[in-house]
Amino acid sequence: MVVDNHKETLGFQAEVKQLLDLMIHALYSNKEIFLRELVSNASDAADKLRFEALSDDGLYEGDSQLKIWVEVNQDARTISIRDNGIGMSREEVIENIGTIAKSGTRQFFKALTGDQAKDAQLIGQFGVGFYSSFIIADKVTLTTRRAGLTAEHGVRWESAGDGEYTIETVDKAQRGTEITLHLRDDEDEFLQEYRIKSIIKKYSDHITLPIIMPTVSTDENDENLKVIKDEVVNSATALWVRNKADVTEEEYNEFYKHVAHDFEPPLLTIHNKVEGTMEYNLLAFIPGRAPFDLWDRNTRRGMKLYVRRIFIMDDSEQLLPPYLRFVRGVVDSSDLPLNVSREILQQNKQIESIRSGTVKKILGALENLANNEPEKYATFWREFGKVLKEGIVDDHSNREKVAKLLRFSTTHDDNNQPAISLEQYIGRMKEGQEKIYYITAETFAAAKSSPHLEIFRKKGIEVVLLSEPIDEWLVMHLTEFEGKSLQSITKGSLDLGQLEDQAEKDQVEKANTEKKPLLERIQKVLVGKVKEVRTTYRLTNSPACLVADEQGMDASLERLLKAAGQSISSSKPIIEINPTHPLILAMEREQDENRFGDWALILFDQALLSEGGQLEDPASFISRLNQMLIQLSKAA
Ligand SMILES: Nc1ncnc2c1ncn2[C@@H]1O[C@H](COP(=O)(O)OP(=O)(O)OP(=O)(O)O)[C@@H](O)[C@H]1O
Repeated sequence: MVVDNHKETLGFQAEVKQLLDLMIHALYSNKEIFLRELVSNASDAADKLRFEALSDDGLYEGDSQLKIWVEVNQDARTISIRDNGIGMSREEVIENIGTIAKSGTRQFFKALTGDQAKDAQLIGQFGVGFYSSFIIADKVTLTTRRAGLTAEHGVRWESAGDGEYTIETVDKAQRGTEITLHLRDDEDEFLQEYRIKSIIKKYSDHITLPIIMPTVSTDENDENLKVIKDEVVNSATALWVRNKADVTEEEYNEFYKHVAHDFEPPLLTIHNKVEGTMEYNLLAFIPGRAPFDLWDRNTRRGMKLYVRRIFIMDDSEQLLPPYLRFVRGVVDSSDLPLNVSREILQQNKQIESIRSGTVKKILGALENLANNEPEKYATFWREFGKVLKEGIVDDHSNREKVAKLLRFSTTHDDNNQPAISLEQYIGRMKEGQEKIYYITAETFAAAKSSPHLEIFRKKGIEVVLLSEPIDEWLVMHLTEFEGKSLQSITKGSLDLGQLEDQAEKDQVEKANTEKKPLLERIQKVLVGKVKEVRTTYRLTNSPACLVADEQGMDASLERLLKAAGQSISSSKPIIEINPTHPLILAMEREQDENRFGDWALILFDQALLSEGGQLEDPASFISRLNQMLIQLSKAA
């Protein structure tokens, strides 16, 4: 008997209240999903119990037949969803039901627009879970007991969804959770058993536990006698072991929504039965949208691991590398032992082979998608492209495969939406072109307008425009593709290989000799700022640009590392000048060395600005420039 039931009234976390209000309105047109959400939670609770029971059999309390029961009570106008899964302790109820402890909560609330249709989609993506009960219920009672605790440690939680809830300790003989929804006045449709059954069939048929509803029928011998029989409403077979041809798209979609906690159907479904040295079933999905916490490498919810249809664990890190963390689904192995633990998995040869097979299947499926459904692939790339790029850095053995999947912006169409593959780039290479040229910058605009591109544009040579932070790492690891090396156009002297025009080259040689005095004058002013001053033919419109030396680091990488707090010694750039530019010609004529000094400093600062760099002393740059403008206007 419970002596002190310790009943208390607590307030919802502010976000919960806000989410509840929004959800009830936004999801009203799709209210039947409450059942899917509650059944899904019950199934997860059973999975959790199975996992914990692997190391502590006693948690089953002699009852390892895990089930879900759904009951309708016409008189009381309630629906109850009951499971004999893991249950919750008092602390867990407070933590899980009264608060939102999800990563991405802040971004979610920021993303809300007030537009009902748009917000409904966002709410769905964020996950409504348990709270969806309040769409149709004006009071919800949750009674639960955690497996392993004694009967007097049951907990009853109750709320009208109005900002507060009560919680008290009660006796509960059966472990697990029961949720009772007290229906709102106009929700009688959910008191019809056939309606509830059809909702379960529609959304939860794939749940591997039996979902049971007590059904009233007449006794075979006495037609006046009513008997209540338990009926299993769902097919309760594991979808992933079924034959591909027998599974409908709706079934896949509903299963996906369950494993991924998503509202929208997946972008791509990958279903394979792998036979050979290792036997396993793989059912993987690529979501249609990036989750809010995609960037958080720690909150992964990727693949579930099953062994012979028994759930073993969630977020199995060993099954997928981090760069595929957006993939959701199930791997069911026939060979792993049932008592496999996270520790065992860490150095298990079999799991390594499953992992490499799974990665290959996913990359292969993405390649097919890219070839056969480019529009869908564009959506994939928009949502997950940045994460996939990590694969170039992380996954040496699949680098070539991942490289094929990359999409870039290039000077071919100057489009900010990356859509060009390296294969396409190579297919368009100019005769005699040996390298894949690229430029990295902090923003797309800076990359697109860089003076370094001038000669390439003039000659019609395509250049890949890279402007995401990960790109700096990408090009460090992806040094070649299909035998063509990748070459930064902001590093070293311009080397166009066979595309070079000998006459142009000779001109530069000549200019370097002819302009020697000018170069020396500039060098004198810029001493300490640049490593070298030389002429170039890579510029057509700009007077000067900065380049890193051959062994040096691209300026944009240097800035990125500094921003990340790394202490790296700055390498001095080389300034290259365009000997035919009117500004350079005017400088050459300048007799006043002070004024010449100002010209040279402005030239340097301009070149730095045009590649997205920051001036050390912007005020001096402006004052020099203004000085110059005043003189020019006086002269005019
Ligand atoms: N039947 C249940 N048995 C045990 N724990 C449960 C049950 N239902 C909910 N919970 C706990 O409450 C938490 C919150 O549930 P809720 O449905 O709000 O979100 P979720 O399932 O974590 O995610 P989502 O919102 O994406 O469905 C769950 O993570 C789980 O820990």
